[in-house]
Amino acid sequence: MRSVLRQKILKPKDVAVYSEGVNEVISDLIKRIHTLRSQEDDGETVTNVNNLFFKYSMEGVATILYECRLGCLENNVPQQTVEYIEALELMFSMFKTTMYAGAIPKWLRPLIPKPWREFCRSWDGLFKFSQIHVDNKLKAIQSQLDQGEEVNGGLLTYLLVSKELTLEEIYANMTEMLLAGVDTTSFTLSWATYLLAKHPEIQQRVHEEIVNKLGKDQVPLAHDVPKLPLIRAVLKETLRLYPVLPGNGRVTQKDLIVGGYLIPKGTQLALCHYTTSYSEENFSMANEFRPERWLRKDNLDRVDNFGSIPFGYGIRSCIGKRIAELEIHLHYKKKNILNFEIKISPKTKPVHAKTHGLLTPGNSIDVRFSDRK
Ligand code: HEM
Repeated sequence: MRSVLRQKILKPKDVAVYSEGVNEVISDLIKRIHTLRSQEDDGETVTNVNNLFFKYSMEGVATILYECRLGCLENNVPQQTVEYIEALELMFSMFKTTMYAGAIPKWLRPLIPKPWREFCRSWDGLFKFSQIHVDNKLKAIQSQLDQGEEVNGGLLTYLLVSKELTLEEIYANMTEMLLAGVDTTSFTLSWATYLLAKHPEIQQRVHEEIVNKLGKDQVPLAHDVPKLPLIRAVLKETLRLYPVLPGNGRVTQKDLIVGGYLIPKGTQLALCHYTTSYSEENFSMANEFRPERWLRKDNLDRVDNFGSIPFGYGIRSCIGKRIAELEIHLHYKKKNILNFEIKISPKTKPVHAKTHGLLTPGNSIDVRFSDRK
C-alpha cells in the first residue's frame, strides 16, 4: 500500500508540482502575520507562534492531500473549518492521552472502558474528517467524467482515478497522513523560528543568501531550493536539536551482531536519536545551533549523517518528508517569512523542550515580526 503513495511523493521532484499551491498558503500565512501583529500594542508580536504554524501546516497539508483549501488562515475562518480545526485539535490532544489504550488487553476494556472508548472516538473523528474531503473529491471527479471532461489533479485525484488502492485504504492513508503531517511540521517551524530569532547573525545570512541567489521579486518554487543550501542546513540543524520524534523503534528481522553483541531475531529495539543528535562523537559543539556544519566546510563541521535521523530510515521512514521540506523551505524564501526580521518577544521565557510522544516547545513562543529595513 505504501509503495503506491511513495511513488507519488518520495522525491523532491514529485512534490515540486505542489509548489504553487503551497505558495498560495504561504501568502495567506504572511497576511495572517500582518493581521495578528496589528492587533498587539507593539504592532509586531505574534503570541504563541505554534498556533499560527499549526494552521499553516494544516492548510498546507490539506492543499496537497485533499487538493482543496480549508480557510484555516482566513480572518473569518469558515464555520465548518472552525469545527474541523476544533475537532482535530481535540483529536490530537485525545490521541496523545489515549495512545496507550491500544495496549490495554481486550478483557480489561469493559472494566476500564474510558481510554479505549476515547481512543476509538478520536480515530472515528479523524476518519470522518478525511472521509468528507475524499468524498467531495470523488463527487467532483464523477461530475467531470459525466460531462466528458479530462480529469487532472494531484495525489488524491491520482489515487481515486487509478484505483490502485480501495476507497477504504484511501480514507485510512489520508487520515494517517493528516495526523502525521500537521503537528510535526508546525513544531519544527516553531523551533526553527525560535532558533533564528535567537541567532540574528544566522538569520541575516539566510536572508542574504535568498536576496543574492534569487532574482528580485521572483516567486520561489521548489526548483530554487538547491540554490539555497543554508536554508536546508537550518532545517537539518533544527531537527538535530529538536527532533519532533525523539525516539523510534524496530523489531529485528534476523539475528544481528552489533559491536560484538548478538541481538536475536525478533528483539524490540528502541532507538533514541535525540541522544545521538547531542553526542560529541557525532557532532562537534553538539549543543550549539550551527547550521553551517551541514555545509561541510572543514573538519570542525564534520557530521555523522546517521547521528541525526529525524525522518527515520529505511522502508518505514517518513513518507511525508518531501512534503514537510517543501512547506518549510518555501516559507523562508524571498517575499515570505524573512521579509520580516524575527525577534523573540520579551514575554517569551527561555523555551525548553518537553515530550509527550512528540518533542514540543515547553511554553509559548511569542515572536516579534518587525519589518526588515
Ligand atoms: C518536520 C516534519 C516531520 C517529521 C520530523 C516527521 C518524522 C517522522 C518519523 C521519525 C517517522 C517514523 C519513521 C521511521 O520509523 O523510520 C514518520 C513516519 C511517518 N510520517 Fe512523518 N514527519 C514529518 C512530517 C510528515 C508529513 C508532512 C507527513 C504527511 C503529509 C508525514 C507522514 C508520515 C507517515 C504516514 C508516517 C508513517 C510511515 C510508515 O509507517 O510507513 N510526516 N515521520
